[in-house]
Amino acid sequence: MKAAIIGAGNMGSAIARGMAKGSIVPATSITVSNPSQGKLDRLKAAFPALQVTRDNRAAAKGADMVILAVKPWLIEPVVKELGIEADTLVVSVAAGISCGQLAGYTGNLGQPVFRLIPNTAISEMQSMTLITGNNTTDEQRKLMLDIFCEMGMALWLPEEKMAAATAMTSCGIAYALKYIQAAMQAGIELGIYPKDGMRMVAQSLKGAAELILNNDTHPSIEIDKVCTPGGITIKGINELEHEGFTSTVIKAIKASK
Ligand SMILES: NC(=O)C1=CN([C@@H]2O[C@H](COP(=O)(O)OP(=O)(O)OC[C@H]3O[C@@H](n4cnc5c(N)ncnc54)[C@H](OP(=O)(O)O)[C@@H]3O)[C@@H](O)[C@H]2O)C=CC1
Ligand SMILES: O=C(O)[C@@H]1CCC=N1
Repeated sequence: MKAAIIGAGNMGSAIARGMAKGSIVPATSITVSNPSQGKLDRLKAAFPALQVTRDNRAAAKGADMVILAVKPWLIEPVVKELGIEADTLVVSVAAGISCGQLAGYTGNLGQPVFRLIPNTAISEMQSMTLITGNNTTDEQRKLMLDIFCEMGMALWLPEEKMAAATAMTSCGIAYALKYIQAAMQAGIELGIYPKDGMRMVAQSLKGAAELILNNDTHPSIEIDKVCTPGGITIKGINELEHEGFTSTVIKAIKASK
């Protein structure tokens, strides 16, 4: 299995690093292409077995799988430039580009295409990756899930659910970070040094996620366990509700869809 990754930005380089660490595609079989050399040099320094080039066509030549990690408006010209073969798996991480559009850009509506949405925690092998596709076989779908399960959690979704799920996961990681930033600001006012506060809040968020992921539970049950009647947590929870926290999160996710 040979893979080409076109674009070595946030997503492309994180996927390259994750795949190189993984067990399914050997690093020597991955070629990464990017216009500016600096990002390629950094990748090569971290993973010397990766192949790098500034020539997209050279990267894609002979690849079984081409992963497109450029901005959405560059997907069409980049795909057209590549001259992709009919049996190559075309994988796009571009938000908002449909499987139909992707196949259309290759000039072959029967092209096997995957549309994939990771989040930035893919660099830590902790992504929530959403996957959908068209014209793909069971074997190809399993391959894609196996590759991305090594970089966190991966879930197959019907295409019509992709936009909503993207808002919750890929945009959602930024909302979670926004909470960390806000809590740090409160901590600073209360005399906690920013770096200490950042670790405290990040670990608390990680703990909340572990509680949910490792147990058959629900946020309401876990919140109940924290809120002592007449205690201090419920005062903060009620303040969040008075200020419209739940409503604001709902609006934010709907705005990002
Ligand atoms: N950031 C995120 O959290 C997520 C992003 N996505 C999707 O991932 C895609 C990439 O986003 P992101 O990684 O954040 O963006 P970046 O800007 O970080 O990366 C894009 C990369 O593409 C390179 N590039 C530009 N033109 C070309 C070209 N013609 N051929 C090859 N490479 C090219 C850029 O090169 P250089 O700048 O070096 O010249 C850059 O390294 C987008 O489509 C986005 O929707 C999906 C999920 C999450
Ligand atoms: O903001 C964006 O458009 C990209 C896609 C999902 C996350 N970041």
